[in-house]
Amino acid sequence: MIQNSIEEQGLDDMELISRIQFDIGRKQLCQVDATRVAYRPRKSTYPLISVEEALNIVLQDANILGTEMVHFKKSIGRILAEDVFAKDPLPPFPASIKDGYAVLASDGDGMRLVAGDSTAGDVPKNKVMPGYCVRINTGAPLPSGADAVIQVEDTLLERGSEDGREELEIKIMTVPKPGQDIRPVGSDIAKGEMILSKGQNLGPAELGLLATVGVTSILCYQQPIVGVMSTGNELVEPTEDLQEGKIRDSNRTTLISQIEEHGYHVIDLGIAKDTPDAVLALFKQALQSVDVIVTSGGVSMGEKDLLKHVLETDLKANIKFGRVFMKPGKPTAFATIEYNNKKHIFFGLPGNPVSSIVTCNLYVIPALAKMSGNPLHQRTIVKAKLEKSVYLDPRPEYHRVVLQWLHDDPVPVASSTGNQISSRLLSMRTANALLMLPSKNRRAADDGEGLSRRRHDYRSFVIS
Ligand SMILES: Nc1nc2c(c(=O)[nH]1)N[C@H]1C(S)=C(S)[C@@H](COP(=O)(O)OP(=O)(O)OC[C@H]3O[C@@H](n4cnc5c(N)ncnc54)[C@H](O)[C@@H]3O)O[C@H]1N2
Ligand code: MOO
Repeated sequence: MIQNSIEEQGLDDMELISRIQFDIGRKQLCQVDATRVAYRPRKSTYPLISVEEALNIVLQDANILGTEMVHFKKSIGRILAEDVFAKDPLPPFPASIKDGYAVLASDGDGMRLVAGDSTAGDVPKNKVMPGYCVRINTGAPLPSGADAVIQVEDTLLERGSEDGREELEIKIMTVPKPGQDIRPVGSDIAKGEMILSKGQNLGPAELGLLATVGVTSILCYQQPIVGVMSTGNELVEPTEDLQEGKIRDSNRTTLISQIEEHGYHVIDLGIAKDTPDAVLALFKQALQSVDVIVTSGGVSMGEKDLLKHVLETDLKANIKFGRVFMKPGKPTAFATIEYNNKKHIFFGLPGNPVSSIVTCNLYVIPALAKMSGNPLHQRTIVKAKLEKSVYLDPRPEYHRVVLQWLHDDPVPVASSTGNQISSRLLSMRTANALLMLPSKNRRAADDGEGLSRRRHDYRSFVIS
C-alpha cells in the first residue's frame, strides 16, 4: 500500500531521498530522517563503477599533507621530503679491510720487523718504514708510510717475545700489491654525495645511512591521521558477552591493525549507533582530529544505512562514488569533506568483515601511502596459477588465496582459502594475496581460453 502511495505521488528515487533527507521541524541534530522506512529508495542512485575507476578517483583526492622535521630514530617507514648529503666521507681515513699487517708493497714478500699496532678507534703512532710492518685490525686507520695490508693468514710468525705478548718479526708469504685490502677515504660514501633522495621510503638501512652521515633530523612528509569507526546497533565490544541479536565488532580491530601495520597513526572512534544523530556526532568529533575517516557498515541499501545521507546532508560532503563493480565490496563509498577549512577524505567500507578488509587493502592503504608522499603507492601485482579451478562470479572477484612459490617455478601457485562469502572472516585467515578474478560475463574470447580452467594464469596482488 505504501508503495502504491509513493507511485501515485509520482516520486522518483532522487526525490524520495530528498524528502527523507530534508524533513524539517524535527527535534534532531541531524537533518536526515531515517524513520520513514517506506520512502527509502528501492534502487541505489550510485552508478556501479570499475575498481580501476574507483582507485583513480581515490588517488586523485589523496593529496600530500605537508612536511615536518622528524628525528631520524623515529623516521622508520616515513617518506623523505628532501635530499640528504654526506657532510663527511666514509671511511674518513684509509682503513684496513683485513686483520693483518700494514706494509710497504715495494718491500715485496719475505721478512718484516713488527713496529707496534693500529687498532680500530685509535690513531696509529708508528710510521711504516722499509723492512717494517704494523699489526692492524679490520677497520683501523692505515699507518702513514704503508700502502698495502697483508691478511694474517698469509704470514708466519718468525719471532715473538718470550712472554708471547708481542710479535717481533713475521714472514710475508705473498707479494703485496699497492692498495691491497685498503678502503680509501670516501670509497663507501664520498664527501658531499647524495645518500638519500626526496621520496625515499625510510627503512632500517636508510636510518643507518642517516646515522652514518650524522644527519639526525630530517624533513619528512606528514602522515595522515586516520579515524576508524564501526557502525551498527548490533555491535558490541569484543570483551562483551553476546546478548540476543548482537555480534562482536571485529572490523574495528582488523581495520585498525591493518592500517597500523602499514605504519599509520590511527584513532579508534568506537561504534556509532544506527541513528543519524549518533553518526553525525561521531563524524563531527572525528573531523576535529583526523585527516581520514574509515567506517565500516551502513553503506548499502538498508533503512539504517545512513552514512552517505548524513555526510551529504549535514556535512556537505562530496560523495565521489557509492558503488563499485567488485566482489566483495560492492557498496564501498568514497567522499571528500571540507570541514573547518580543511579537506578530509572518507572511506565508507562495507560492513561484511571480508568486504571491509579487502576494500581497505585496495583503496585505503594506497591512498594513505600517497598522502604520506610515497611515490610507490600502488599494490604489488604478480601473475599466479590456480591450484584448482574456481567458479567465476558476475562481479570481478578478489578471491583470498595463499600464494606459494614451489620448487624453481617463478610463477606462484594460488590456493583458495575456501568459502568466499564476505561474512566469513575465516577466508582471510592465512591469506597472503588477493587473486584478481575476472567477471564471469567477460567473453571467453578476451582471454583465448576457458576462464575457469585449472592452472590458468591470474593476476594476484600481495597483501602482506
Ligand atoms: N538490498 C541490498 N542489500 C545489500 C546489498 C545490495 O546491493 N542491496 N549489498 C550487500 C553487500 S554486497 C554488502 S557488502 C553489504 C554491506 O552492507 P553495509 O555496508 O551497509 O553493512 P551493514 O549492513 O551494516 O552490515 C553488513 C554485515 O556486516 C556485519 N558487520 C557490520 N559491521 C561489523 C563489524 N564492525 N564487525 C563485524 N561485523 C560487522 C553486519 O552485522 C552485517 O551482517 O550489504 C549487502 N546488502
Ligand atoms: O560486496 Mo559485498 O562486499 O559482496 O559482500
